[in-house]
Order: sequence, then C-alpha cells, then structure tokens
Amino acid sequence: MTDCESISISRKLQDKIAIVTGGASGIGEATARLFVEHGARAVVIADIQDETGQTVAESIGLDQCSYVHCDISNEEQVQAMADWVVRKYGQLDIMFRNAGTVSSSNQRILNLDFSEFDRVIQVNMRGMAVCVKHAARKMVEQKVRGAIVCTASVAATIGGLNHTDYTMSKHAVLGLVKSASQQLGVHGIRVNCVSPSSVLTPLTRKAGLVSAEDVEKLIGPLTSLKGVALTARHVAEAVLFLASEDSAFVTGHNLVVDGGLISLPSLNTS
Ligand SMILES: NC(=O)c1ccc[n+]([C@@H]2O[C@H](COP(=O)([O-])OP(=O)(O)OC[C@H]3O[C@@H](n4cnc5c(N)ncnc54)[C@H](O)[C@@H]3O)[C@@H](O)[C@H]2O)c1
Repeated sequence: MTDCESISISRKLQDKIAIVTGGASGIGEATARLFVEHGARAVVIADIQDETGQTVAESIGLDQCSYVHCDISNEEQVQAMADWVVRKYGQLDIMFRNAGTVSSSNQRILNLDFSEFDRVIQVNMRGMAVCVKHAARKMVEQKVRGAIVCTASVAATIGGLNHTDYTMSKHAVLGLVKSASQQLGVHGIRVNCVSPSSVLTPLTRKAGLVSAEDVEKLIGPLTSLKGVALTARHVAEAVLFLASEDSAFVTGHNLVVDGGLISLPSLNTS
C-alpha cells in the first residue's frame, strides 16, 4: 500500500463538521482528537469546563478545533451553539451527544436524593433530547445526511445496586435513539448510541472509582473478554464507526463496548 492510499483509507471524516458535547475530558476528549485525526474540518467542543475545554481545543489546534461554553441541558444555549457552528463552518454533519454526569452519593432507591436526581436527569436525559433536537433541525434545514451518536452506557441495558437515577437516565437514551432514528431516517439522518462499560475518567472518579485498579477490580470479573481494559480511545473508535460512512446503513443501533459484560448471565454490579 502506498502512503497516499493509507492516508485516504484512514481519513473517515474528511471535511466533516462535528460537535462533541462533553469534549473537555474523558470519552469526549478522546473522540474529538480521533475525529480530527480522521480529517474532520472542524470539531467543536461544547462543555461547561471552560478552562479545560479551551486547553483541549488549543492542544488539538485551533484551526481544527473550537471550544464553546454550552450547558447542554439549557435549550437556548444549545440552539445558540448549533446556530454558531453553522454560521462559522457552514454546516453540521455530526453530533456526538456525549456530556454526562453522575451523583456522588450512591442513589439507592431507599435513600434517593431528588435534588441530585433532578440534576442527573436534567443533564443526561433532557440534555440528550435537547441536543439531538437542535442538531437534527440543522441537518434537516440544510439537507445534510448527518450522523448523530449518543453516549449511553451498559447502565442503559442492565440495572445495578447503585445510581438508580443514572441508570434511569441511560435507559432513556435507548428510547430516544429508537424514536429519533425512526423519525429522522426519512431525511437520511442516522441516530445511534454507544454503550461503554467502565473507563477511568473524572465521571467514574465521582462515582467512587478513583484508579484504574478500582475499575479493573469492579469490571474485570464481569467481562468475558480477558487481558484488555477499556480505554476512552476504544469508545472513541466505536463512535467514529457510527459517525462515519463505515456505518452508512446502521441506524437505531446501540453499539455496546463492554468486553461481553452485559451478556454474562450473572452480574453483580454492587
Ligand atoms: N467513564 C465511564 O466509565 C462511562 C461508562 C459509560 C458511559 N459513560 C458516559 O460517557 C459520557 C462521557 O463521560 P466520561 O466518562 O468521559 O466523563 P467526563 O467527566 O470525563 O466527561 C463528561 C463531560 O461532560 C461535561 N458536562 C457535564 N455536564 C454538562 C453540561 N450540563 N453541559 C455540558 N457539558 C457537561 C463535563 O464537563 C465533562 O467534560 C457520559 O455520558 C457518561 O455517562 C461513561
């Protein structure tokens, strides 16, 4: 294979314009970096961690990456951000709706704290619908056959002993993806989601998994696949697949990235 061939094969998002919500760290950051590696003309990181988000955008390169402050649970801010993207770059091809949050308390049903519950639902569930709505409206207006990818979780499929609100919010992502994909297919817009198991990020630290060893101790026994630990890059590769033409006929799909975790017959998610 010549150098030219290898470059053209590896550039799966040539000239695309993408929004990555929650791109200031973790899975979103890894995905923003991978999108640019694959030729995206611009990746817009939409987040509320201004300093970190700006630093990530600068490290990727401001010619290909911008940071915008946007609370994804606030419809006005999301609409303004989508307007800005289209004004600045002319179009929107990909929305990676990834930002998310978790309570720091265990949120078991007997102790459910509803102020935390409301916050988690507001960001993870309402914020998911707000972003999908406004990305889809831009794509429809501009007749772009775009790709929308949401971050769900293995918690979208299974229950657990903790984080009831988070589990509820992630189950809702599947409902949104199933409904939105049905409604937007007529416009050529695909809507899918990824469902990672656990990867060490600020979010997992907040949920009490503070080191890679903690993650391995919790998740290792629950996966059928051994000898590999999930990284943010693994998740980003799955997102890239769903965002690119490699998945041109895939919509309404939940791509589980879990080393076989949800297929194991007896799960202990305490
Ligand atoms: N890390 C895991 O093990 C794991 C597993 C399954 C699913 N997920 C999901 O992956 C997604 C990314 O999480 P992560 O693990 O990379 O964590 P992270 O904390 O590194 O990233 C989450 C990002 O979302 C941003 N964010 C939070 N609230 C926001 C808001 N209102 N508006 C805009 N941005 C906001 C944060 O600032 C942060 O940059 C989340 O949806 C999470 O639920 C993570």
